[in-house]
Amino acid sequence: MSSSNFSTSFELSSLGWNDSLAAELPAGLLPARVARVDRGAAEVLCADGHLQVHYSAHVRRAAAADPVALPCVGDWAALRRLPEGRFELEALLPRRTAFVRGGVGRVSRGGLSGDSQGQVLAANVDVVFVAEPALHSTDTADLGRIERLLALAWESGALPVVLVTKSDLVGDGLDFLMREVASAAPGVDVHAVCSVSGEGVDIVRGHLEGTRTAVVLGASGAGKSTLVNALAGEQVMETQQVRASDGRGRHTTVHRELIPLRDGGLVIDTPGIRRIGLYDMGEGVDMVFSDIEELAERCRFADCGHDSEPGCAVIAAIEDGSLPERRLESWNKLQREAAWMASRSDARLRKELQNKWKIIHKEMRKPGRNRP
Ligand SMILES: Nc1nc2c(ncn2[C@@H]2O[C@H](COP(=O)(O)OP(=O)(O)OP(=O)(O)O)[C@@H](O)[C@H]2O)c(=O)[nH]1
Ligand SMILES: [Zn+2]
Repeated sequence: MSSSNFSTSFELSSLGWNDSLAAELPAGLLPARVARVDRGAAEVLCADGHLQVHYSAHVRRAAAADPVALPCVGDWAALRRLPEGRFELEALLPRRTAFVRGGVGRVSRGGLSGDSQGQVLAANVDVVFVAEPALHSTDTADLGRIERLLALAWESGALPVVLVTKSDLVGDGLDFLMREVASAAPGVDVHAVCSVSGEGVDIVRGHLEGTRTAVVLGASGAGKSTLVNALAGEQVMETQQVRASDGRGRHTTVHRELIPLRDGGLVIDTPGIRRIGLYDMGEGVDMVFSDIEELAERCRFADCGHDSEPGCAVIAAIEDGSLPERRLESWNKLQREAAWMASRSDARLRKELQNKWKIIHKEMRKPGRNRP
């Protein structure tokens, strides 16, 4: 398969290219942003347009040793122009942030720590919009779900912003609801948006200023696609209504997961990120509950379990009404879940490695192999 050119060129700066990235680019190579990956190949956006490129032997070797080295949507790549005019993805530039499933998600000292064996779902995300509907069926916004998604967002290294979507569905109760949501998201911006009327959409767009890259996390039906369309000012995503009415035929554009917005900024919408919910929250949980962490420092005992210990500042805050009891319950729950996930993903990775070796050994025992 040869590199094919799907469209006209892209202004690199509109894709988020800047001086600090330029300083990382190996000499003689061309920068490109990964818009989508397929097995062994990627679709990239660059000054030469929208290209399909294969991975160099160097990239393939690195990825075989650690899947974290596989290109993913949002990555900045360095392309080599081959003599016949095609391009090859020669290297990845260091990631600033990463959503990693199963493994170490932290970005440490200018890049992902090399000891991880996780799968990177998206890279170089600056902003994570946590979308939670003001009203879904008969319930108002689910604070526990917001806290869980915030933990995932913090863990990626990107900056979370909570969006209470479908704000038109609650009337006078909105102010109260917004205060409740804010109490579940200390240190995080919380905005109400209505993608139908457009209210609040400009504030959301403001978070993308300077060609920042965002992802939208949220349950099915939270209004993610509708919001992305409102941000784009055009129909770039299929929403549930479109799917229900006629569904087919509307999506004639090339399927792309990195969506440059007309007014600047980019949104990443990948099936991988859409399906998450069960990936590592790690230290992200501590970030979500910074209010409790702060209180805990004032507990009499350093190993206070905030249960029935004397001199517990957390219990005291619940009793004087400054900390909702729900927060402590939610914290306990997410901590247990994060610990369970960590143990589970290690077990899964061990099994994966075992399977890999089984296949290699079987391959080696095949008759005729390595024989003349
Ligand atoms: N009233 C109201 N309805 C909205 C708003 N935003 C989205 N909706 C509706 O909510 C439904 C779900 O919206 P989608 O954008 O498809 O939700 P999604 O989060 O992308 O859902 P998945 O693709 O399943 O993950 C659709 O019927 C939308 O029309 C809003 O601001 N107000
Ligand atoms: Zn305590």
